[in-house]
Amino acid sequence: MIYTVTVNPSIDYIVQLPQLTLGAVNRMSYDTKLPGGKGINVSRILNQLAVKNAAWGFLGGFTGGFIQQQLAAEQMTADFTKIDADTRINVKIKAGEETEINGQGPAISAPALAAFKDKFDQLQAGDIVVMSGSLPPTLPESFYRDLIPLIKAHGADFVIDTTGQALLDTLSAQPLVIKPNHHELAALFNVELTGDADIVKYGRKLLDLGAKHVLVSMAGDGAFLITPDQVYKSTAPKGTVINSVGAGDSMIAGFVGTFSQTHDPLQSFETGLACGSATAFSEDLANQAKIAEVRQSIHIDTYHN
Ligand SMILES: Nc1ncnc2c1ncn2[C@@H]1O[C@H](COP(=O)(O)OP(=O)(O)O)[C@@H](O)[C@H]1O
Ligand SMILES: O=P(O)(O)OC[C@H]1O[C@](O)(COP(=O)(O)O)[C@@H](O)[C@@H]1O
Repeated sequence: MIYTVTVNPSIDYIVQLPQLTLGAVNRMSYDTKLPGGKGINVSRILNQLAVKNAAWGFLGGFTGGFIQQQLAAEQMTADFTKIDADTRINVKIKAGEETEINGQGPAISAPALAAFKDKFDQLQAGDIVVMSGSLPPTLPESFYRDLIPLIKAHGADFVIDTTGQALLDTLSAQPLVIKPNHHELAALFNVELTGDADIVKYGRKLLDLGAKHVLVSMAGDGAFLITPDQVYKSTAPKGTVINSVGAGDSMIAGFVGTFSQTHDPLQSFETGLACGSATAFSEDLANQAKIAEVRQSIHIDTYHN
């Protein structure tokens, strides 16, 4: 069973306008509201792949109610801990370029936190817990790291999708996979990445620090999969990009979903690539049909250096 953890979910409010003029009244040409937050996105894609999963985290207020309804409409298994404050709204502006304005997130009370942590008692050996996204301001930076013993105590694995020191702090506990994008990889080591050889060099450093598999995503330029035995590279298939919000989460979902069934990193990479690009080519996250269509044009090479 896969559990996703979204401690800071969001309504993603996607707005489109021909151009954005700061300091003026702008009129939207299109807008839509989607349930968001990285773990929720992972769960929604796992559902499309028919991989059994449950979504955990915190939801509150009218915004939390909206997300709950949307997930129920998709027949998702969700077991969120209720909080008093409103779940945040993240604004995604599409005006030629994509601009994102993400909220900080609501306060999490001590009783809500305790109720959330109790859920980890039900984990079993072989389960995978995917912890993704930013932390709301009342949670400590060590929050994810502190959950790891609760996961390991049951013989379960974990995947982490966060950035900076919070990510580095979890590596010695051997996450099943991590997926920095190339900008995040550069920031982790405070370097500039000047080509494929650099990406592979710093990706391998993350393996040395403990990650079992490292995906480095590069948006429209594709991705690397770095394992102790092999390095693979894929360019992204061509298509019309409609909304790339959630492409990274989709890639993680594809990788973890297939890995949980096959333990085969290469097949898992292929599904991850298909899910990531299929989402970029969709208005909302990708559906099963789009993922299957995009999978036909995925091509993976072994990388040698
Ligand atoms: N413009 C795009 N065209 C095709 N595929 C894309 C595009 N953007 C993202 N993808 C796919 O989704 C993956 C994850 O996207 P990326 O933007 O790198 O992640 P993140 O959202 O975490 O920064 C990419 O590695 C690629 O396979
Ligand atoms: O928790 P954070 O870092 O603010 O990110 C939340 C945002 O990330 C998303 O999950 C999308 O993430 P990706 O584009 O990286 O896949 C949105 O749904 C959400 O608004």
